[in-house]
Parts: sequence; structure tokens; C-alpha cells
Amino acid sequence: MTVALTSLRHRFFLALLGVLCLALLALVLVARLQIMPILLEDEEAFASAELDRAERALDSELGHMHRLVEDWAYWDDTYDFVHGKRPEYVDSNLYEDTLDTLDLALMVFLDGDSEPYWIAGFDEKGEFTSCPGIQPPCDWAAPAMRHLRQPIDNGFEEATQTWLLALPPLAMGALSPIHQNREDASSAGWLAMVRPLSESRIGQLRDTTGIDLRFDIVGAGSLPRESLERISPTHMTASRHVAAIPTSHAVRIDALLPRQRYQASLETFRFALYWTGGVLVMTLLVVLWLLEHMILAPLRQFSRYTQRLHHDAVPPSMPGGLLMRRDEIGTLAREFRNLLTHQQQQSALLLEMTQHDPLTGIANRRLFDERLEEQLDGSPRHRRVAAMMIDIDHFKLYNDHYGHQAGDACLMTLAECMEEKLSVYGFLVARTGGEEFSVLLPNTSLDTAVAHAEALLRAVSDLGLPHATSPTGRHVTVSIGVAAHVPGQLTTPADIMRAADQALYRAKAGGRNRIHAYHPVADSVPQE
Ligand SMILES: Nc1nc2c(ncn2[C@@H]2O[C@H](COP(=O)(O)OP(=O)(O)OP(=O)(O)O)[C@@H](O)[C@H]2O)c(=O)[nH]1
Repeated sequence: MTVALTSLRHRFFLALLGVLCLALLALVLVARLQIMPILLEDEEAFASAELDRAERALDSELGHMHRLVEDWAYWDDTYDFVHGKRPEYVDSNLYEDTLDTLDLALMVFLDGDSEPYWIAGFDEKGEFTSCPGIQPPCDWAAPAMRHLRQPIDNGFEEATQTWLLALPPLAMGALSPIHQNREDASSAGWLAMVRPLSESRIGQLRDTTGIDLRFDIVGAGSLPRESLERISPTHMTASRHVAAIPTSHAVRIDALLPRQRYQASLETFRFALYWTGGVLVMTLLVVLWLLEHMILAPLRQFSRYTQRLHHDAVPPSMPGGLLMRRDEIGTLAREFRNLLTHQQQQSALLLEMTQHDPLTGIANRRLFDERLEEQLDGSPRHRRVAAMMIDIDHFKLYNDHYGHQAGDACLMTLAECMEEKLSVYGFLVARTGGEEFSVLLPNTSLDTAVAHAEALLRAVSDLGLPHATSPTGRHVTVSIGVAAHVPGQLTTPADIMRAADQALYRAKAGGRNRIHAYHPVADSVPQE
């Protein structure tokens, strides 16, 4: 977890993953709250339209019944028959084959008083019976008769009507007034027909509509009037109640419908969802790749460089790839390099200031002491180091006579002279006091050091710097004390410098403008 939070790569990854999840969540929510309801609504509209088609097909069946009953009711022979004029009508028309051919279960002729005049039909066992009125063996028709004449009893207008008969078995009923011809105003009676809604007829309806239909008798009050049940991802059942006789009942149409539209829409939507998800994942990967190559990898390179800068003894140079970049990281690298160069220059300047004398520019006491310490650091057997201490003679008088500024110039001239004479040998010349100089002579014996001191004394004399008030001579002179490392006696930097100081004192005391070399036997170094 800590790694995940401290690494930019992981943080970017987590952030982009979060964005991806949010986007997918948004897609799913849009699907659930916006698209799915539209698909379901569309499915309901489709189911309703299919039920309309089924109902129209049923109406068409009732239409056939309507025409059939009217054809018979407006037939002269039927008119005469219900007036008792054609007794042969029964034998010539109302036999078993006629009803079979017309696919009728029952034909009822009512006379002018709306009383059963003749009944022909198939009973519950399928036996054909034909009788003058409701009497054995035609009394089975009594319930149907009751329902068929109900509209007449209710003052029904004299017109042809058809219904669904919600009497088990389910059937279609038609009722028409009997007229001599179509212009005849008063009816001579009624003709009712019943056609069963048999399995074969329902099969025809299925073939015509292409819908898997079922019909059932239900109570008229059963709700809802229209409903939709999604029974599987591929199928649904749409139901609708249609009016029937008796009015206490209704016929429910059940249509088993495929859900291809819904499935197809769902497939399309899923396809779009997967693609969108895929594109989002690809975008995430591309963004991560770009981040890695454009930002994170250069940043890591930069970070490694700054770590090496901190740890390596020799500062490494900035990777060229970073400096060459033209983007913000390139600018950052170049600015960092400039800053580093500036800082290194400042450090060098600071070091220079802490190790050199500001007036003469030569080393100061700090640097001199460090170098002397270093020289005496190695194995005692191989130590060979000498030191000089140089002091200008009567410099106070010089200052008093020529002024302090001239005194400074004199100090600079002498420092330059010493550098010129001694640094070529690798000796370190330092200003270690006001008008006092020290020279460190590594790998030099006392005798050699004395020889160099003599040469220096001559060189100062050769400068010929006038010193009008000097009791020593007419020119500026110096006194030099020389000392060298002596194993067991002069071993530390303090020992050597004290000895050199002692020797300088002797040189001054001996009349100035001279050298005195410290010999442990002849000179004594006061021990602290
Ligand atoms: N112009 C100048 N004078 C300095 C500087 N530092 C020290 N002095 C002077 O050097 C003089 C040293 O005088 P003293 O210590 O009395 O010694 P001296 O006059 O040289 O006499 P001896 O050393 O005994 O020969 C003092 O007058 C200091 O003011 C400096 O940076 N510039």
C-alpha cells in the first residue's frame, strides 16, 4: 500500500482505474435506468400490437359467423320455415352433414314470440339431435339457449350480433333476426348459431397470425385486463381479456411471444458496452504507457542522477537524453544543470575565500595548516618536510613612513616574489600574519630549505623596494626562520612551526635581513 501511494506510476494507475470504474458504472447505470426501461416499454408495445392482431383475427372469425347467420336468416325458405310453411326444411337442410360442413355445434330457430321453434346440434357426447323446441333429446341445448336469447330478452335491437360464448367449451355465437328479404322491416323470428372454438380452429388462428395463441374462460372481474409476463429471457406471455357472453365471464387470450427484439437490442447494447469497456481499457493502457515513457521514466532517470550526485565522489554529468528534451522535463534538467553549475562555482569561490588571503591572493593560515598536517600524516619514516617563517623587517616604520596603502602594496609585491621563487618547486607560500609569511616545503631537508631561503633573501633584496627609515638598510628586507621535521623531536605541525618561529626570532635578534636554521641541539624549543 505504501509503495502504491509513493509511486507516481501506481498512483496514476489507481486514479485511471478509478476513472475507468466510474465510467463503466455510469454506462451500467445508463443502461439500467435509461435504456432498459425503453427496451421493456418497446417490448410491451410489441406485445400489445400482437394481441391486437390476435383480436383482429378473432373478430374476423366472428365476421364469418356474422355473414353465415345472416345468409341463413335472410333466406326465404328459413322465413317460411319459422312460419310453419316448409316442414321439409328440416330434412333438406338441418341434418348432421350441414352442421359439420358449417362447423356449427348448434342451430336454433326462434319463432315470432322468440320461443324455440327448432333446434339442431351436437350434444355433449357429439351425437347429432334435431327437435322442435327444448325437449328430449335436445334438452342439452337449454343452457346455451338461455344465453343466446338473453339479448332478445333484454330488448336487443333487431340486428345481427356475434359474441364469444364463455360456456365450456369455448365457442362463438351469432344471432340474427329472420326476414323474408333484406328490405323486410319486421322479423319473423331469430336464428342463432354456435360454432365451437375448437383446437383445429385455434390452430388456424395460430397459422394466420403466426402467434402461439391460447384461449381460456375467466371471470369478468379478474384483473388486470391486459398483462405481460416475461417467462424466460427468450419468451414472454401477453394476455388480454375480451368481452364474452355471459357477461359474468370473459375470454382471456394468451399469446406466447418471442423476445427477439428485446434480445437483439440487448445484444446490440452489450456489444456497445463491451466495445466501450474495451476502448476505455485500451485508453487506460495507452495513457499509462504514455505517462511511463513521457514522464515517469525521465523522472526516474532524473532522480537517479540526483542520487548519484549526492553519493558519488566525482559528480556525474547530467544524462544527455534529459538535456536534449524539448519539453518541460528538458527545461527542468537544463535549469537544474545551470543551478548546479552556479552552486559549484559559488562553492569554489567560497573555498577560495576560506583558503586564501584576500590582499595578496596567496594561501592563508588555514590552508597552510591543513597542508602541513597532511604532510605529517604519512609514515613517520618517510616524513621529510621543512618550513620557513618570513617576517618583514621594520615594517611598522615602513607603514609609518610610506602609509598603510603603500604597506599593502609592499606586502603584495613580496608575496608575488615569494610565489614566483618557491611555488615552481611545489612549495606552498602563505600569508600567516600581518607582515608574516610561511612556506611549506614538502620532501625537503633542512639544508635544501636553507638554500631556498637564501635564494629568497636575495630575490627580496633584488626587488630593491626602498625603505628609507629602515635601520637595517635602504631597501626592504626580510628575516627568515627555517625548521625541518626531526624524527622524535620535531614531529607535529606545532613543533615545526614553533621551531621556525624560534629560528625567526634568532634571525631578528641576529640583526635582521638574514636566515636562521633551527638546530635542535644549538637552539632550544620551549616546551609547553
Ligand atoms: N600596511 C599594512 N600593514 C600591516 C598589515 N598587517 C600588519 N601591518 C603592520 O605591520 C607592522 C608590524 O610591526 P611590528 O610587529 O612592530 O614589527 P616591525 O615594525 O616589522 O619590526 P620587526 O618585526 O621587529 O622588524 C605593524 O605596524 C602593523 O600595523 C597590513 O595588512 N597592511
